Amino acid sequence: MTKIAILTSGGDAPGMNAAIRAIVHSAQHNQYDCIGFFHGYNGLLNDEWQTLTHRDVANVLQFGGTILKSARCRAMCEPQGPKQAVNTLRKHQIDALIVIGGDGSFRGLEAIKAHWEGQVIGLPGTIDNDLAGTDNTIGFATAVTTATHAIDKIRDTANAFERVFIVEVMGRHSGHIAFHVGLATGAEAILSFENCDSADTKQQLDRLINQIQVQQQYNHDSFVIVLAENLWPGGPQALKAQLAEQADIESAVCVLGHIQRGGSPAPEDRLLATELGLEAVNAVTDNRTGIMIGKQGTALHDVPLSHAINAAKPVDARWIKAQHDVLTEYLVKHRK
Ligand SMILES: Nc1ncnc2c1ncn2[C@@H]1O[C@H](COP(=O)(O)OP(=O)(O)OP(=O)(O)O)[C@@H](O)[C@H]1O
Ligand SMILES: O=P(O)(O)OC[C@H]1O[C@](O)(CO)[C@@H](O)[C@@H]1O
Repeated sequence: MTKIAILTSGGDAPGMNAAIRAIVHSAQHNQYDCIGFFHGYNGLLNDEWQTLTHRDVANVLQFGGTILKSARCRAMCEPQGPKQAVNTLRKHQIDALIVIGGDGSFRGLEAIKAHWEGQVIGLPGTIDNDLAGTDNTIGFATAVTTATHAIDKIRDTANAFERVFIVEVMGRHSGHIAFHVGLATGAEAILSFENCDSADTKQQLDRLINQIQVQQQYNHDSFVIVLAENLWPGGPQALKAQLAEQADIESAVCVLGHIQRGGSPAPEDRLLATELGLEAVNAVTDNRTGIMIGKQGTALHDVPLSHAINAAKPVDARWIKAQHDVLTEYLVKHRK
């Protein structure tokens, strides 16, 4: 009988449970055995697992996190790690390994593939949306929704005090969350990798100061800066200090942090995770391997793991241009 193993790895993402559920249901429908390894790749290295049936995935799709737990497993990056993982897969006579995670997790999957005859299939599960070959990753929609609601709340108090707010959002080294959230909340400024050179922030700081001063002179309202994490040297506190030192501008800092990773998955993520999970089991049946299942437009398709990891996944250039040229036009036109 065909035997499938599942694990979740890297930063957890809302919708991972919905993906696990879909895989388990489809596996049982096809009369495949299914087991889950715990704590990312640690579960393979430590042989920590359980059988998964319908009962184990009842009432899980509405919850964030992952019932299989997740982890960042350093040992997988050592030469012995993938070989040890393969030993466990062989011991359990696994035919196909499905990993739900981000680009690092897929690197781990490629390393396993180099030593193993079984099928390896990835499902894009990360809030960062930084995998190529899929419009969205599982968890991204929820993270954007959560951060949007949080900034809407910040906006109320910012308006009341006519305050400048610097709100840091996640994304590791990609600006998908920053741009989606910045545009969805009507942020006066979005500072991200796509529109800001972190090696030379002076020009950006001058433009920002000018925008804030125009806003304060003509509008007397709040000014929200959405800042991508890992962008500004010294982080949001350094930016706050520079605004104060250079232009006497007071600001408040809010780091949204892991709030963006938790919570009940948005319907979009539940549906995406379900579709991708079902298709992953179809891929097992069809003997497809070395792939991530992606969705572009309405079509599901196979993306080579190397492409998903290495190809660029840029933020839509029209959005970056609109933010720069149109949506902040008022603030730029009144340049002193
Ligand atoms: N080059 C590699 N070789 C083998 N395994 C790797 C490699 N890179 C990462 N991994 C494994 O994948 C795990 C998850 O990777 P990482 O921490 O980069 O998160 P991710 O999957 O990219 O997800 P996210 O970006 O959402 O946190 C690592 O902890 C490690 O176990
Ligand atoms: O939870 P950790 O290990 O601090 O990782 C945080 C990172 O994980 C993510 O949430 C997902 O990759 C990133 O946005 C963030 O940079």
